Amino acid sequence: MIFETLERYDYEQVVFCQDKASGLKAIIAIHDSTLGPALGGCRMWPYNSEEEAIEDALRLARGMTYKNAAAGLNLGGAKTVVIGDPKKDKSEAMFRALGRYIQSLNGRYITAEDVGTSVTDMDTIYAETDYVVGLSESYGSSGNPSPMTALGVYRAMKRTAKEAFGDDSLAGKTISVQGVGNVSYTLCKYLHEEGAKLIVTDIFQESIDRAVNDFGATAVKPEEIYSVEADIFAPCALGAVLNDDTIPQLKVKAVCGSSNNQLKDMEIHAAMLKERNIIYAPDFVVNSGGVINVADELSGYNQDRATKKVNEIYDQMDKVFEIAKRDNISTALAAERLAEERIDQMMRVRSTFSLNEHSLISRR
Ligand SMILES: NC(=O)C1=CN([C@@H]2O[C@H](COP(=O)(O)OP(=O)(O)OC[C@H]3O[C@@H](n4cnc5c(N)ncnc54)[C@H](O)[C@@H]3O)[C@@H](O)[C@H]2O)C=CC1
Ligand SMILES: O=C(O)CCC(=O)C(=O)O
Repeated sequence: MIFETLERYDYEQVVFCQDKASGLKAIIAIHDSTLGPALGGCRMWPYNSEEEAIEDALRLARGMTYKNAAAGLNLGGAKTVVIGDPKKDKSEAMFRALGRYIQSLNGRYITAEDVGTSVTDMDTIYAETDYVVGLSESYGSSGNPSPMTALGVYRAMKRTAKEAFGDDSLAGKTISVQGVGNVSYTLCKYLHEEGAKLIVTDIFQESIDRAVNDFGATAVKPEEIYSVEADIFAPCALGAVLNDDTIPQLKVKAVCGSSNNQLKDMEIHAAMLKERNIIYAPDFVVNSGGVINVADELSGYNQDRATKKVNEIYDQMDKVFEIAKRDNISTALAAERLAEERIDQMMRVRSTFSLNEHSLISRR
């Protein structure tokens, strides 16, 4: 069964890593390395079954191919999942063992943090491999990616506002924000500074209170966020929040937020939004600031250069809207097409023989 899936979606390699001493059980899925070494975070999660873990690794790895390609990075797509509870199963030995497996791939895969892992875990992995980014700032690295992800979401939102309202100013606009966590607290700060009005929700009262106190936000209950009247809805908490139940409730002109996999079913729910004339800013373009930032470490991290690239998410959004109009398709499909067209073009460029492949990893 597994080869059937790998063939259907064109996966290159799946590595199962097992280390009895440390309890490591991990899957590294490399989807596509046409553009360069495959980069994607390492997720740790208490999966209910091995099948669920494999499925998640494959789905997330493919998503990284699209995210990295659409972001203009010379990187392929991959992801690692570690089976276990990040609150109680982590150990130095486990991440060192994983680091050795990553090193054995000799640069085909570069890891980074993701849900359930931290900058500290990346530092531990670094003891065994060069192929890890998102280390502590003390290593001259980029540290926590969330502020850059927030900047990217803000830039994408401005471009989305231009599409929806003819002007990219967010001053006076009302933005409804689902989840006030690492990414969206900084996003709310940018929006507040520009003069936007905020309606927020979270499952933790302290997070809501912080946004109310710091940005004068209006708070609503979690289930109310879909039906509030606003200009733009920013999902910044969970996946699959754009679905049969929520889309009919929306009273907004556009959706633009940081969450991964916002559309429950990519084609069906992108089409539903289009039908309702709600502009959807594709999640993997919008939230690529984090990966753009960590990937910059591969050239020796430079914050100004990384910030410039994250600001360019505005221009990547330009291309998405252009392709959507050119091909009369949803913006979600247009973002995939943007990624596919770039991979295709680079494949042609690389058909020319070159004796010494330029190395992407120059920092060490
Ligand atoms: N941190 C990063 O650099 C990146 C994050 N993302 C995605 O952006 C989203 C947010 O990420 P972070 O801010 O890092 O996570 P976070 O965990 O710091 O923030 C999420 C917030 O959503 C709240 N929340 C959870 N369930 C909720 C619900 N049902 N209703 C309302 N609020 C709820 C949580 O209490 C939390 O405050 C995630 O989907 C993540 O995968 C994507 C790319 C990069
Ligand atoms: O942002 C990171 O730290 C890693 C990139 C990644 O895995 C993602 O964007 O989902």
